[in-house]
Amino acid sequence: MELAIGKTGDRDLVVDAQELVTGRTCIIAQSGAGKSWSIAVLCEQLCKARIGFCLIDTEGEYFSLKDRFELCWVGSGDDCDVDIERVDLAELMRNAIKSGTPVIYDVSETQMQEKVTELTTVLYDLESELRKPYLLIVEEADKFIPQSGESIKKIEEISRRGRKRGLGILVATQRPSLVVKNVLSQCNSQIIGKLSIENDLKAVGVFFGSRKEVEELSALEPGEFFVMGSLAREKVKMRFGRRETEHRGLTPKLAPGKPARQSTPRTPRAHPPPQPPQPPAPRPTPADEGVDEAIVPVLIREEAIDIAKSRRRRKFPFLDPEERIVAADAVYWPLAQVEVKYIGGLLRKTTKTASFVLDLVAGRLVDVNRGMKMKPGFSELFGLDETAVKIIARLPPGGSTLPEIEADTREAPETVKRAVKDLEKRKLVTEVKTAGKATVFMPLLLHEIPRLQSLRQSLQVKTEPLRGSPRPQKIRESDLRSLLKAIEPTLEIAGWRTVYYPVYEVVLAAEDGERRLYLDGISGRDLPLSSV
Ligand SMILES: Nc1ncnc2c1ncn2[C@@H]1O[C@H](COP(=O)(O)OP(=O)(O)OP(=O)(O)O)[C@@H](O)[C@H]1O
Repeated sequence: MELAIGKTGDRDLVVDAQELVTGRTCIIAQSGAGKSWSIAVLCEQLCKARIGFCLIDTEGEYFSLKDRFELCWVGSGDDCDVDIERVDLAELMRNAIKSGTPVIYDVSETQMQEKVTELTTVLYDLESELRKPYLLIVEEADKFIPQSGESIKKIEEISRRGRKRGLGILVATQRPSLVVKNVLSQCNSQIIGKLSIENDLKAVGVFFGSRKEVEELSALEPGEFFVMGSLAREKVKMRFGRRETEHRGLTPKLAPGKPARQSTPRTPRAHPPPQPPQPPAPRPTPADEGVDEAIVPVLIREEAIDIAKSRRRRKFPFLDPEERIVAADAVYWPLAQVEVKYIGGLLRKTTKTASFVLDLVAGRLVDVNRGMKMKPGFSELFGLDETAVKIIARLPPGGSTLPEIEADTREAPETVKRAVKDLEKRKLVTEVKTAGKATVFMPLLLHEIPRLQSLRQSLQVKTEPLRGSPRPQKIRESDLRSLLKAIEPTLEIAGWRTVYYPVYEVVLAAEDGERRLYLDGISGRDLPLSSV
């Protein structure tokens, strides 16, 4: 039996169902590269072929399969078919294996390790007796079989001995370098998508013929994978097909202001009554629950230290000793997703909106997309009084005289004089004499002040409750409001949400002193931050 899972070029790509269900497969790709999508496509195909599987769902994102297919959802809450805390797991799994019923084992709201240990033990024991083809799918395998830390030994055993019992395994991870080596090396089929972190590229190197092939991985698009091993006759680049059920693993988009509390985040029904299409219901975010939100890091501390090692310097090449790493700590950088409203338009005045992400330490604009990038934005203007901001925001490149500034800002001469002095002190304007002996004040801003209509940035990231220590926030909503009101008097802040970004602060020491390196906790790149 064959399962159509996607396309390679314009040909359908089919895989052998027997090989998938009783074999050992890994799906590896970084966050956002399409793992959950591809697992869902595989599950849909298995459901259609009436082949049994049990999917360990760590995020509660697969229940939408129930909208189309007959399966059993074991989890927490009223919407589930079976309560994970009360289920007789051996009995349920025996029936599921015998009847080939798919099971979603949703551990997102439970003690995951304990529940997964119990499931894998039950499955292995049952299959030692029943020997009927059944597939175990382990999402986020790095959580359950980590390279360092407590690994669930039954999963390792299934990867070694499951096949003979009819019990196949499919493990998915975004961090292959963090998964126990022997499970990945047991996999006779690999489905590998976009990867960018060096350690992860190294970890999958064994599946490829050359470094050049491995490097192709970083150029893949979401949904594109290489399929290799027993599932495909030869290595093929493919794209997973359309999903038949809704994808609930979408990154929740930040809405203006505090999002409405969701009383029941999940509303699956086997036969939904006719109703207009609804946007997928996001799980409540930490912000809904009144907890500080942090973006989930990709790098672990040891990897940050490895990167920092490669950045060590010597004063004189070959003569001096290299710098030493004396500390490496995760610090969380405060950011805010800001939504603003203002009245704008050249001919007809209408309400306009803008959105951006602000660094709450230095006031820079931030672009978060598989790493954090910073632009100066409004940073030079924080700390100025309202008149000074008004002046600098309106000052033309050729400069203005004091009476011109007074007319532009409609401020009293004394107030303008004081503000201009402050701007001179901060080296944001300079005084020049023109031929007519008039004094002209010229702007010295290093960067243009961003125009509101050009700001369309939002955070699309996975968050978790903040666990580490955050950098103190220096910029408050009120600071930003008065700054922006000086630029655009009709402006109101319509939404503000604080989210913490993971950064590693590494202290490097040499004989002549210390320096700090800030490494992006997602991309591993250097960040232009300081120890303020
Ligand atoms: N085959 C595909 N066809 C169309 N869109 C896709 C495909 N695969 C992925 N996508 C798009 O990419 C987004 C991210 O995919 P997905 O949620 O599966 O990533 P992921 O690797 O599971 O990420 P994470 O590990 O962070 O959960 C999806 O919301 C979808 O928009």
